[in-house]
Amino acid sequence: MTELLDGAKVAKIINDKTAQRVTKLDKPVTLAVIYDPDNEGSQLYVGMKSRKAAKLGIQTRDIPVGADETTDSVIALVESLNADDDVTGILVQSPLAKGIKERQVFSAVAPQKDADGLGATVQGMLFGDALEPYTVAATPQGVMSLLNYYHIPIKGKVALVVGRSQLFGRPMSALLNNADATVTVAHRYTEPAVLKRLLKFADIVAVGVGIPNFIKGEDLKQGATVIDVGMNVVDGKATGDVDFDSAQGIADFITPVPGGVGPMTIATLLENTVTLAELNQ
Ligand SMILES: NC(=O)C1=CN([C@@H]2O[C@H](COP(=O)(O)OP(=O)(O)OC[C@H]3O[C@@H](n4cnc5c(N)ncnc54)[C@H](OP(=O)(O)O)[C@@H]3O)[C@@H](O)[C@H]2O)C=CC1
Ligand SMILES: Nc1nc(=O)c2c([nH]1)NC[C@@H]1CN(c3ccc(C(=O)N[C@@H](CCC(=O)O)C(=O)O)cc3)C=[N+]21
Repeated sequence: MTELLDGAKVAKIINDKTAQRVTKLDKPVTLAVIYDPDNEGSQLYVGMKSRKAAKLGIQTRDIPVGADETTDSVIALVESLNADDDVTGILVQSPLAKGIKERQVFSAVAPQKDADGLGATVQGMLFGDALEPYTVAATPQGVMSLLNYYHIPIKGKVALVVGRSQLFGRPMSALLNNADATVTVAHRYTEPAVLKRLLKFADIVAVGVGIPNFIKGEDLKQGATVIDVGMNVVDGKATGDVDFDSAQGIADFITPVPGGVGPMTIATLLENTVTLAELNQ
C-alpha cells in the first residue's frame, strides 16, 4: 500500500500556528517579494504566496523587477529593503529576468531578513549545521517538516536527492545530511544507468529536476519514501517529476502533485517570515 504524504493538510497546521504567532507580535509583519512580472510562473506563485500571507495576517509588498534592470540595480533595491525597518523578510522569486545574476541577488539579502533562506550566509550555516538560528530554504525545509510529521525515519537511511539547485537540491542534501542520512546527489551529468542503480538503493528519494514523469516506479526500491518537488504543466495539469501511477504499490509513501510539496513551500516561507519577526523584534 502506498500512503500519501498530505502536504495540503500539514501546511494548514503550520499556517494556523503562523497566524497565531502573528497576533502575538506588536509590529506588522511584512514580506517584500521581488519577482519578474513577465514570467507566468512567477505571477502565479507570487499571487498564491501573497494571498496566503494575507490570510495569515502577513502583509506583502510585491515588487516587479523586469528585464530593464541590472544585477547592480536589483542589489541596490535589496539593500534598501535590508535597511527598511518596515520590512520583516525578503523573498527573491526565481527566475529573475535573463541577465540578472540571481545568486548574487539572493546573497545581497541580509541574513536576518532572508525569509527564503537562499543567501550564501544562511546556506553556509546550513552546510555547517550551525548552532545559531538561521532560515532554511522553504522547499527543502517544508519537505523535512512533512517527513517529520509522518515520522519517516531519516537517521541511518540512504537518501538520494535528484537535482542540485540553490532552491532545492543543495539545501535538501544538507538537511538530510544534518539529519544523519547517507546522502547522494544526482544531477544532469549523472549517467542514466548510474541513476537507476542509485534509485534502487535509496530509502528516501527527493526529486526536483523539472522534467515531467522523469522517475518511474519500476526504478524505485520497494518501500521507498518518494518526495516529488517537480511542478510541471502537462495538458494544462500540474504534473510532478515522478510518474505517480507507476509508483503505486512500490513506494510506501509519496507526495502527490498538486497537494504535496507546493503547499509546504508556501507554509514554510511564511513560517520563516514570522520567525524572523520574532527574532528581530
Ligand atoms: N513545489 C515547489 O514548491 C517547488 C517546485 N519547484 C519545481 O522543481 C523543479 C526543479 O526546480 P529548480 O530546482 O528550481 O530547477 P533548476 O532548473 O534550477 O534545477 C534543476 C536541477 O535538475 C538537474 N537535472 C536536469 N536534468 C537532469 C537529468 N536528466 N538528470 C538528473 N538531474 C537533472 C539539474 O542539474 P545541473 O545542476 O547539472 O544542471 C539541476 O540541478 C521544477 O519543476 C520547479 O518548478 C521548484 C521549487 C519549489
Ligand atoms: N525564491 C524562490 N522560492 C521558491 O520557493 C520558488 C521560487 N523562487 N520560484 C519558483 C518555485 C516554484 N514554487 C512553488 C510554490 C508553491 C507551489 C504550489 O503551491 N503548488 C500547488 C499547485 C499549484 C497549481 O495547481 O498550479 C500544489 O503543489 O498543490 C508550486 C511551486 C516556489 N518556488
